[in-house]
Amino acid sequence: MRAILKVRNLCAAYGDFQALFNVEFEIAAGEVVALIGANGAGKSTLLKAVTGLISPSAGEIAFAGESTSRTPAHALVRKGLAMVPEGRRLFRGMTVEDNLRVCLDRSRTDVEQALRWTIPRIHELFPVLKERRRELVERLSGGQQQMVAVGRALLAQPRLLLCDEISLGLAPKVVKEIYQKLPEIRAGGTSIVIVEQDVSLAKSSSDRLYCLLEGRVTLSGPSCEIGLEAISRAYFGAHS
Ligand SMILES: Nc1ncnc2c1ncn2[C@@H]1O[C@H](COP(=O)(O)OP(=O)(O)OP(=O)(O)O)[C@@H](O)[C@H]1O
Repeated sequence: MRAILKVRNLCAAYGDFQALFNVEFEIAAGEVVALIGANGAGKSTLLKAVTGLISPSAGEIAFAGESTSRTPAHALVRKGLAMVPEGRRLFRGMTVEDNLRVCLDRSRTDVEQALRWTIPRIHELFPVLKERRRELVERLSGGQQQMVAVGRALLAQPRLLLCDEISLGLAPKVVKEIYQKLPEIRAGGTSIVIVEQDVSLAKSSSDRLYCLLEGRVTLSGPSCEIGLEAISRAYFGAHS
């Protein structure tokens, strides 16, 4: 397996509080990996370390074959790491189209023309964004705003797309609509990490999954081989 991201022995802390303990995490090119775990398990901390928003206290992170443990976030975007952040963080007061364009000039330039994400390709992926392209982004429904957030991240031409709880607060129908697009996104070679509270959805949408509990990986493996009972033990701990 050719790993696009390799995390070895990662530890991270906020002051005296250790949030991650010797985390091992890996994703191959074109793979979809789910990261699950209860509130406070450390999922966002892992994403923050991978995206350069916090510095690990120990361990190694390698992205696209290079050590990136100390690489700042903006440099990682240019190397092909993009994030759909929790809560979307769109630019209010700007149109749907301008929210998408924001990412274009910070994107990778070394991508084959046929594989490049363009605004017309984002419109094909999420046609409603074409219909509503001139509207202020805050006038869109939560699900449509999430589509803008995904589209914006894709326009950075990521090798790896990190999606932090994209289903949060959205109706199941629109969540399904967004998740149905993952195969199309990975078909272009983009690997995808989904952080997801809905365990069944995480399982059915991914090739492999990792479960975190109190900062430690308690389970990992192919999603189709892992049963819900094993997930429950790893998610809540052996004493639940
Ligand atoms: N800025 C911070 N300062 C101090 N502690 C923090 C900070 N951010 C997170 N933590 C703590 O680190 C631990 C892991 O938090 P993290 O946000 O990574 O969990 P999570 O799995 O993403 O949870 P959630 O699903 O609620 O987002 C928690 O105990 C949390 O309280």
